[in-house]
Amino acid sequence: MAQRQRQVEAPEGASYPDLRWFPPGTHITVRGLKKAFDGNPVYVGFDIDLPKGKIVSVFGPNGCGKSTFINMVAGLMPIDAGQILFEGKTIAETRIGYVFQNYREALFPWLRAVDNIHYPLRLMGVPKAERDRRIEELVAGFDLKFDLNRYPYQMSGGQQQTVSIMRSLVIEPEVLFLDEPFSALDYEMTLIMRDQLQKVLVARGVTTVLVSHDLEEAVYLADKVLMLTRRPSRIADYMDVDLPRPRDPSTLTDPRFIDLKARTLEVFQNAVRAS
Ligand SMILES: Nc1ncnc2c1ncn2[C@@H]1O[C@H](COP(=O)(O)OP(=O)(O)OP(=O)(O)O)[C@@H](O)[C@H]1O
Repeated sequence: MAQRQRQVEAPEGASYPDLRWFPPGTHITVRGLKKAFDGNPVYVGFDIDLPKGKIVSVFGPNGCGKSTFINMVAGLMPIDAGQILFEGKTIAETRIGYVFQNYREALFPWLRAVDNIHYPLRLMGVPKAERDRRIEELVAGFDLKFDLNRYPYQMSGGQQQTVSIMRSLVIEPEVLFLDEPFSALDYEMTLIMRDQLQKVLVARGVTTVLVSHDLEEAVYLADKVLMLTRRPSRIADYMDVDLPRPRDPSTLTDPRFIDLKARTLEVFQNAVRAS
């Protein structure tokens, strides 16, 4: 059943907005978010709760502000007004990972894949034995069919993006942001990567915010799909995807999946027409 964002009520005695209190099961609380570029508003007081340990896909018309949204939540872009907290903590107190769309520029070309993955742990001062343990664990979670001793230029796009994802996960992020991570890959590779990503994220229970241009992908991966309107962006719908996991290629022909996709498409078309 499609579920609209509910109004959050602060407990008795709490001043609103009091984001030190957050609804049970919520990880990220966004209140009164405002952002404009050169006087053109993208967000004009946006509120949303993102659930803990779940995957939320962000979907909407071109230029509606999907990347702006995750960049602001990830702390990569300043906000004009509002508040974003992670179980009451600030972004600075939260361990996050970010996977960029453009994998070609994301990895250090002079480092082998394995050293790219070691890199953030080195920065954090994690001892070598612990770094090796974490990478081993990560490798076990991914079904790797390539050698991590290669340099990025020796790897396919899908392999490079897998390494980027591994590098973002090796720090054991509380929240992972992905901005159209598969859009530069061919369809076959996208299908493989989706399943890899789903497997690892579900096993690790990482709160994930994923921007996708692809409706099928948005629904396939998500526990919830956040549908945005045209600018200034509002919530067109915030839909639960209650399909069992793990999802696999047979999910794509499951009538419930097809129905959810159709409903999402309808919301999208209404959002586009309404503006
Ligand atoms: N740094 C910036 N300076 C000026 N305008 C910007 C900037 N970043 C984004 N915008 C504008 O804000 C709007 C939202 O951009 P954003 O990239 O967040 O949208 P999107 O939904 O991710 O787009 P797309 O579907 O094309 O990926 C667009 O009109 C864009 O041109």
